[in-house]
Amino acid sequence: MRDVQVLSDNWYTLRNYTIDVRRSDGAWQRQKREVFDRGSGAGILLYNKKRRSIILARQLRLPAYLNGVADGMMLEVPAGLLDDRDPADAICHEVAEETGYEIGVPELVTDCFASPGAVTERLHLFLAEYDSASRPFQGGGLADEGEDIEVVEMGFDDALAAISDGRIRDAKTILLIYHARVHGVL
Ligand SMILES: Nc1nc2c(ncn2[C@@H]2O[C@H](COP(=O)(O)OP(=O)(O)O[C@H]3O[C@H](CO)[C@@H](O)[C@H](O)[C@@H]3O)[C@@H](O)[C@H]2O)c(=O)[nH]1
Ligand SMILES: [Mg+2]
Repeated sequence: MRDVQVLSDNWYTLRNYTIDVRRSDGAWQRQKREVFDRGSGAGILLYNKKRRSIILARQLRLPAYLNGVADGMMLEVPAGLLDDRDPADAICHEVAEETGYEIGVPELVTDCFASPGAVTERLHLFLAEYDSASRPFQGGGLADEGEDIEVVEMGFDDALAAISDGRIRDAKTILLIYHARVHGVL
């Protein structure tokens, strides 16, 4: 690492790094890379075996709107930033806040990088069963933080079709739905 410059430090942080990289042929090369640090996050597929259904959150996502989604609305698994919390604790909290459901101990599926060329975020992805009777909270997200989340219960076959026809376009959501399919969760 030769140098690091903060380009923007408002809600999250964008830095410009200057690094010396040893290439596969042994030669050194100086590179500059802009990296966006918004912490790490967690997401979860809530599923119900009996109903053969899952729970998704529909909300406005400005980056999706800016890059081709006409109304900017995205259907995603419940997710949130860790804000220094343990990933499993954080996701249980996000599930309650965004969907209103209370869940047991979530099962870790993977810990992956969603956009490793530009963003530091590690995504801790989980599965948990939900029960329609265990919904003690209202869900919908935090209005004073600008969240306005519609909770959507979707049949698993419809969710698979939604990946093919473009109604679901969020990578972590697609990963978790296919994981559930491959491992026969639903
Ligand atoms: N003022 C302000 N608020 C912001 C900004 N960026 C995000 N927020 C607010 O910060 C909160 C973040 O909510 P979370 O539920 O923690 O995160 P998320 O946006 O749902 O999910 C993110 O994390 C996932 C898991 O890591 C990501 O996969 C997903 O893409 C998303 O970025 C939201 O209330 C959002 O409105 C900003 O630039 N300015
Ligand atoms: Mg969220």
